[in-house]
Amino acid sequence: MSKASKQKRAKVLFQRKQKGKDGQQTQGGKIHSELSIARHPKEYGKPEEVRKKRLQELQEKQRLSRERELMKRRSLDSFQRDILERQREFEQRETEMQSLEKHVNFENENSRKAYYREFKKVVEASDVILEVLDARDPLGCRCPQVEQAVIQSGTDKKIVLVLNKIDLVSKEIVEKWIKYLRNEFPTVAFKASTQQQNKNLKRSNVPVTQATAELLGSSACVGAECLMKLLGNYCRNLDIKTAITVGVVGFPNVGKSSLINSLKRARACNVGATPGVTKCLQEIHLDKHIKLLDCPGIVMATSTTDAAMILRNCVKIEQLVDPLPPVEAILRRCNKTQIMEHYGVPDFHTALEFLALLAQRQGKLRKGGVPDNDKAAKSVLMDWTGGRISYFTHPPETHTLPTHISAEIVAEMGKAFDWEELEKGNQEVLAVSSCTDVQMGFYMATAGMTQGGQEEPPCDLEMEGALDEVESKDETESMDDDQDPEFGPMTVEIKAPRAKTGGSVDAAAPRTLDLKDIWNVDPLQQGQALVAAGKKRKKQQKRADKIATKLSDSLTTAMNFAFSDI
Ligand SMILES: Nc1nc2c(ncn2[C@@H]2O[C@H](COP(=O)(O)OP(=O)(O)OP(=O)(O)O)[C@@H](O)[C@H]2O)c(=O)[nH]1
Repeated sequence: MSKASKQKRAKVLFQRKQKGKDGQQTQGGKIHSELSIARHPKEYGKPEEVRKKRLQELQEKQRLSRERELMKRRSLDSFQRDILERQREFEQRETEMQSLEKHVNFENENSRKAYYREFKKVVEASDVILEVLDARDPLGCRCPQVEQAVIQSGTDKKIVLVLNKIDLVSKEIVEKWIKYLRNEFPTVAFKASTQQQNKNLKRSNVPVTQATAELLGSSACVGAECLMKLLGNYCRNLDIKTAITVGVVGFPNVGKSSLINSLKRARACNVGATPGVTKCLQEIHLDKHIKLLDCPGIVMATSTTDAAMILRNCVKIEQLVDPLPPVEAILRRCNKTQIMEHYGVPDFHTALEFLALLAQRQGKLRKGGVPDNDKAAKSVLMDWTGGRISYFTHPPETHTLPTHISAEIVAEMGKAFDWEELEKGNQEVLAVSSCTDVQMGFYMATAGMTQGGQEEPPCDLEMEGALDEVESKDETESMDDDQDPEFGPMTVEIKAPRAKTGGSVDAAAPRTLDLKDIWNVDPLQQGQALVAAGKKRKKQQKRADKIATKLSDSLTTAMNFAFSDI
């Protein structure tokens, strides 16, 4: 080996040695540093944070540059792809919504079955069944299946029809309906209390002949005396010593719970303007002789059209999939001029056109300013179910017994009741309801006269439907009257706007008198009126005080501000 190569080899060996030392040092250093990290994490936390931050910055930069690149490459094609993507997303959401609606229907079906089970329990447990009917459409909310179930369970059980909400129709119509319905079962005219408080619900004890219009148009219950007498007579006639059970059944929202509360004079059951408030059987002890059973509203009429069911307030408006058909049904029955005036819309030819105009007027618009017809339709339906569009049906001219009732059953059912007393009671109640109508002045068109005495054309279904003109003008757009044939002749009126009731939407709230008007009130009612007027004055005073405080506060702030500027 030459000297040069020896030197070279020694150099390489030396370098290797050095490297090995370095490696050991590094290794040792690493171990040491890892240990240090484990021992003092805070000491080494900072550089990690810096690294993390840098990494984030880098990622952000990359994202931005990617986006920039994408924007550069963006063309018509990508736009189109974008649109298609969004459309696909929209369709997916639509199908999800549809399945949700199906789910809602399924739930409805389930709750309907559950309600039916509750109803069966009520029928089994009751001696007397009060079938509550809405006076505006008694046949529409009558349930033959209910009556059949009661009849089949033995003639020991009696049915009494309660014509509730008589304050919402004229005396003549109530009279006609009572005359019609008593051919089948004893019928009681009733107006449930619509007060909101929990206790001391008003029940008019003042003889009807002495009651003022203010009292009669109030939220107090009328007809409870007559109903109580009827039940009392039933106990007496059958010589019942123990308590009787009275089941209260009927369509949703006809006022079953309100009736029970009125009899109990307390808010024993929940009441609401939407269907399905009562969900299960509820027992209320009226006194030691009478036990009442509240039952969820039952709808068994599967043959009725959706529109008819919606207009009878059996379906929750918020859950409606297609609110157009019931609105068409309303428009067919309404006076077009009244509708135009009430909603402040110009002339229209179809229900869709009306809804588009209404949506525009109410500012119910979708993206791009497209009128939201669905929302507008639902607002009209809320007016209907909330009683702002009032309606009533007319009883058939002649009476024929329904197939499920025979003359023997009618005779048997009526035996236990005192018909004369019932007749007298109904007459008293009707005297009240006639005054209510005069005070409300709503059914001018039915009577054919305005309040001012001017002749007005009758507002009947066949004569003045808002869409009648449409039908004659445009056959393709015409709406078939047979769509909801279950509604008999019906009169529809738009109510004049009035002060908020604060209670039920249906209720006719009395105007609170001013203190100076107390002298004009019947002496019997002066005490009550005085209390109400006092309350009203206090409220006004409070409001005035509030406004004054607000004004002085804002003035002080303004002045402070002005002075600080000087
Ligand atoms: N104007 C008026 N409104 C009434 C009368 N009776 C009940 N109402 C109103 O009608 C609506 C429904 O009353 P509810 O007592 O909840 O009816 P329901 O039959 O128990 O309803 P469900 O629990 O859904 O079956 C409420 O807004 C009541 O204030 C009445 O005689 N006149």
